[in-house]
Amino acid sequence: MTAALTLESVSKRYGGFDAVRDLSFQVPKGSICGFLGPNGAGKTSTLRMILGLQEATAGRIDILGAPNGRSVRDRIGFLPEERGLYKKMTPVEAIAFFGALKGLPTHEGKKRAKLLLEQQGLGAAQKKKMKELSKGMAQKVQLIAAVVHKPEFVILDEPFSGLDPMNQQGLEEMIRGLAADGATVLFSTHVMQHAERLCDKVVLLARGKKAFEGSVDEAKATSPRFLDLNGAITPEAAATLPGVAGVETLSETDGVRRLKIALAPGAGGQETLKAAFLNGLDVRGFALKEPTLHDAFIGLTGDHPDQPATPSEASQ
Ligand SMILES: Nc1ncnc2c1ncn2[C@@H]1O[C@H](COP(=O)(O)OP(=O)(O)OP(=O)(O)O)[C@@H](O)[C@H]1O
Repeated sequence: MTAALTLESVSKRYGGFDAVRDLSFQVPKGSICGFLGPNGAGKTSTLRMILGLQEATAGRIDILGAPNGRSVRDRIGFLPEERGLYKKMTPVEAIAFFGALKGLPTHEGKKRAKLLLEQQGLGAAQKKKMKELSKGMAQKVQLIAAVVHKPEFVILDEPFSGLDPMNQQGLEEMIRGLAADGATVLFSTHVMQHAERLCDKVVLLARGKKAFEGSVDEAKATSPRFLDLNGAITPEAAATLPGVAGVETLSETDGVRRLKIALAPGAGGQETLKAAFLNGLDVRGFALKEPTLHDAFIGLTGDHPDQPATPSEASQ
């Protein structure tokens, strides 16, 4: 594996507050890597250190062979969390302007902008001003502006935030397209579903510390499978079955319960079900559920990805 990005024991301290602590991970060349964590976990701080927009307090970074993104800025595309393109420009002008900042001749920038806008279904928006575009359209234009110079490495900070499901899907396709063209993509998000669909690799961050690095499947494998069981069964009876790690009652009506049964690591659920039937338990329905990346995140970090950690918790 050739790494396009390596972090070794990187930390960021703001005054007395440790926002990023001893963080190490690698992003393989040509992969799509998700950098996941709730708001306040330290994602933006890390991305800004990688880009060279702020200094690391400690540690080593290697991006495309450089100690930060500054000296290789023309080979990197960046979509910041705070967005906004010049409101009076047309999308073509805005995209070409950003391309020119990365060394792309303006006439070539405009040519590529028109092509990319057409490809993204924004052909009709070409003549409008940026301020006249919907948020979803403007965000797509901003992503195009970040990649018009065909960067080798693309860094996107919360690219899905504020987009409706339709535009989120379009953005996922754009990200897949960038990787298919050979770029390495690192994007931050607190929404696990995007990462689950897109990523070759994920890095989970909680309160400034890495909680996991690996593939989506490897992350999910750290979490138990669930058995969704329906019937006139008490949680106590369910807890005595083999392979059961925990039981939660989801609902109860007239003694008929829906139980969420967490299986022990390595348990497949078949043993549990077999024993339930052999013991004569009143099973009326069941479903085996694989853990999601969201389940894995909670299991690995104790944090909820949709809820920000408070700074006091984060500094512990
Ligand atoms: N310049 C700064 N000075 C002091 N504290 C900061 C500064 N920048 C960030 N922080 C704090 O560092 C922590 C991590 O922030 P960061 O923005 O890196 O997290 P994040 O995971 O990107 O979250 P978000 O998506 O909300 O930006 C937060 O508690 C934040 O308040």
